[in-house]
Amino acid sequence: MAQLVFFTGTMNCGKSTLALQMDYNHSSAGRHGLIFTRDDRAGDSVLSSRLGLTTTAIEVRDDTDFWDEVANRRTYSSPVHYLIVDEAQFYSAIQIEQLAGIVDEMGIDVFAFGFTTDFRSRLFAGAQRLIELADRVEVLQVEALCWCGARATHNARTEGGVMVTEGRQVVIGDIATPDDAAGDPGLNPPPPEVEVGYETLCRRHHMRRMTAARAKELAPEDQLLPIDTRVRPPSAPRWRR
Ligand SMILES: Nc1ncnc2c1ncn2[C@@H]1O[C@H](COP(=O)(O)OP(=O)(O)O)[C@@H](O)[C@H]1O
Ligand SMILES: Cc1cn([C@H]2C[C@H](O)[C@@H](COP(=O)(O)O)O2)c(=O)[nH]c1=O
Repeated sequence: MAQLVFFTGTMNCGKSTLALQMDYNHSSAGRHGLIFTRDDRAGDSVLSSRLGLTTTAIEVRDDTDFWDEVANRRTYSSPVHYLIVDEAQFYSAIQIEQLAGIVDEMGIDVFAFGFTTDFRSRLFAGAQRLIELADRVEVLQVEALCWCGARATHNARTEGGVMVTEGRQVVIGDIATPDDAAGDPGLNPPPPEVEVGYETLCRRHHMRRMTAARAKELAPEDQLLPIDTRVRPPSAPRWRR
């Protein structure tokens, strides 16, 4: 039986990488697939992973009708056994319903990849409909981390390095690197196009608007080991001798 599966996790947890791997495995087994994405950071009609792999894809737009896209190709070019659909959070609820229809009426597997909530921790329309309709929702095993070391469950947006909770729902951008977060504007000025950045946080730090840079500002000494580890404290367990 064909299935609609939603693979999800925060930004930077490997969704696009898994999308490319799934396509590779299915096409290696002789199955024919179509790859769709929307607003990938690498540009139009590309599905890219931060591991460096990319592939061409069909760009999804507001007026894309998945039923027509698949039916036309199936009729005029080649069979279609599966769809890979990346950045699925950006699709409309109607487009997700079309995907469910393709699974049920055409018997085609649909593997959807995307995150659930935006920078305000509100559900994207596409993600909401996927959660409502998918046969299976799978949370990716690779954990993106918060700066505190906890599993990251939320995506934060920063503007000029400061976390924001208002603005357009969709603004293309990337995860800030630790160097960006360290933010020495004299030595390491951010290029102007990195004005908007993203950071994955645990819920506690997302709710407190505590990004890595903010935490460092508030407690710079916490970045260093607080004790001299060469001296064993009297309370240290015996195995640390
Ligand atoms: N240089 C690297 N070495 C090893 N793994 C990397 C490297 N760069 C990125 N990654 C892995 O790629 C993941 C991001 O993959 P990607 O598919 O782009 O994420 P997503 O689509 O979920 O935003 C990171 O969580 C990390 O595991
Ligand atoms: C949280 C959030 C993210 N985005 C954008 C930022 C990136 O361009 C993409 C996600 O890319 P990834 O490869 O899947 O990590 O989404 C956004 O527009 N709005 C948001 O709230």
